[in-house]
Amino acid sequence: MPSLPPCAELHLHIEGTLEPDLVFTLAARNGITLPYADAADLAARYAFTDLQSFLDLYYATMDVLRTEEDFADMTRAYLRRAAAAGVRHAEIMMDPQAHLARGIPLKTCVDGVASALATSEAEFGISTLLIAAFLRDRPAAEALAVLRDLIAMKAPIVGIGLDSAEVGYPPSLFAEVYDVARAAGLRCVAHAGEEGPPSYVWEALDVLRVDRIDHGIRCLEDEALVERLVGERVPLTVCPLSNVRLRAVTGLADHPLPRMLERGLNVSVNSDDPAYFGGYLDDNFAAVEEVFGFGPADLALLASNSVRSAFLGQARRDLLLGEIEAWRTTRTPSPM
Ligand SMILES: Nc1ncnc2[nH]cnc12
Ligand SMILES: [Zn+2]
Repeated sequence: MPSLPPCAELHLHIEGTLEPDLVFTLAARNGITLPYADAADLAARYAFTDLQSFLDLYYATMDVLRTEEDFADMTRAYLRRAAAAGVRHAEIMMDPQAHLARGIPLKTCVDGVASALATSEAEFGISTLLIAAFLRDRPAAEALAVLRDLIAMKAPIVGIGLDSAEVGYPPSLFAEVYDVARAAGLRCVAHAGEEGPPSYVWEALDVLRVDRIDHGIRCLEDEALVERLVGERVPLTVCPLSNVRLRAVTGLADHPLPRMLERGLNVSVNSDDPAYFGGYLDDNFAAVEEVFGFGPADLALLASNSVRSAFLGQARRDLLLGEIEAWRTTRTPSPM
């Protein structure tokens, strides 16, 4: 039996699920010559020194995504792997501007991902929602124009996010984008406190008025911020293996996850860009289970935090919470 409880994955960039083998398959299909000898040669480049060193490769590699079918195949490959990991609900981010900048129409990337998501529950048992993330190192005016296009085309998105290079691009730059999204009935999340300071988490809360913070690990540097996050039960979608690979922490043993749980923060575990960071959701759970000695009650708490923090309807939420409780019960020795 997998050690992962039934779970929701809330912090996942679909372009970050592009495995080296699929990169080569798509390149061949689209007549693209890659600057790597083979998939192993590409995988050998996945040694990052910080967020930017990862982003450089991430944006370069996604150039193999050209057609709707490419986006659908990438998404289906993630869903198949996530189902094997035990994921029961996924809220998936995509980066439309990264594709528009390469001349790929908005409709191609949105329809491609959405077509795979449409059959996910029947095919893989995973309910899904789609989040359009904006690149904070590009102009806010561009994000606003793309948001208006997404709304006009009735793109099947539940919300918006904010990602890419963090330091130097505070959330407040995107205040108008978030106001427009909220007025259109969209949910709001933003990366903050991954490499950026606690002040970016404050801005995401106060200016963008987000429903969730992606990462947020640097919140522990600011006691007043911790109290605010705990008091409002703000979800923090933490990505342990990502933080290790991008050197946001020196090693998993130094990761703040146990301290965040001890402080009563509403944290979940997620994989971020699993093709690049050495693991899907089950790998992240296995790593924190081993390094922190987490037992079934800890793992079930992380899983139930994920489900309660999802933008899910009540019925599916209750079903998944019931599955988590059943999982916990079978793993917890009953008193004699
Ligand atoms: N971990 C991450 N942080 C910021 N932007 C990203 N885009 C994809 N993965 C990201
Ligand atoms: Zn992320």
